[in-house]
Amino acid sequence: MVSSPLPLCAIYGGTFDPIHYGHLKPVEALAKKVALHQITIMPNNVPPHRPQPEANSQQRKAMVELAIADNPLFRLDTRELERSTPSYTVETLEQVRREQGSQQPLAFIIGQDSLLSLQRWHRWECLLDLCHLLVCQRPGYTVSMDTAGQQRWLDNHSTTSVEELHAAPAGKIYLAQTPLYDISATAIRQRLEQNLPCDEFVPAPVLQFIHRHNLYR
Ligand SMILES: Nc1ncnc2c1ncn2[C@@H]1O[C@H](COP(=O)(O)OP(=O)(O)OP(=O)(O)O)[C@@H](O)[C@H]1O
Ligand SMILES: O=C(O)c1ccc[n+]([C@@H]2O[C@H](COP(=O)([O-])O)[C@@H](O)[C@H]2O)c1
Repeated sequence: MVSSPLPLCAIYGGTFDPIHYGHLKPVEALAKKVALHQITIMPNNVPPHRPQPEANSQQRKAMVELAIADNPLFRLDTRELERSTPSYTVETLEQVRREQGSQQPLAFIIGQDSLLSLQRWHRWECLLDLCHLLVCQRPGYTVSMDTAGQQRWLDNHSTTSVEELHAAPAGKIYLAQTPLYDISATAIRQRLEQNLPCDEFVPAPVLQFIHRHNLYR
């Protein structure tokens, strides 16, 4: 049992075009593993390193709301959707820190694919001053970094201790053993375009929304 005066909360950023079980299931397992108090899902508006999403921001927000409606572990934060500038994570975390103060233990959740490209993020060196990184496994992505320098950075900041995540406000990287879901939003969009079923990949209310709004056709 982990007890700390301030609970460990996490932000889960993404494009969520659309949100799927590959987003939800691994982080539910992660929350149990590291005793997360709450996960804040934060859809971006202008993803920094990829084309604009197909669904607009209101539609992606609505799909997240439907996906998390029955699960109090999750809440939605729309601050990035309300910004028209690129959704740089470091700027979002700086804003959150201004609100929450410097002592609140705070984590940002990413998949393994995002960890591998993290050193191309805007002001990536500042991220661990602001948060811990919790990394979920993702099929097809290795757990080793591309270069020796990147691997050193990862090794220097890695922890396997849940207590350390709760004891410090930021600064650690935790590679979590989470269940593997071989799902991507890209594959789901392609399946929908081809009229293939997606029931096993997307929560039913989200799928109903997609069909009702004729998305990804
Ligand atoms: N199947 C999955 N397993 C683990 N992590 C995932 C999975 N799908 C997405 N993620 C993580 O969720 C976050 C948001 O991802 P994103 O919204 O871009 O989904 P995606 O399925 O990768 O989308 P796309 O196929 O459009 O690139 C990222 O950190 C990503 O690594
Ligand atoms: O800050 C950056 O430069 C940056 C670059 C790439 C991705 N991100 C964030 O990482 C999260 C996952 O991104 P994506 O593209 O996989 O949906 C999402 O919150 C993005 O805004 C952030």
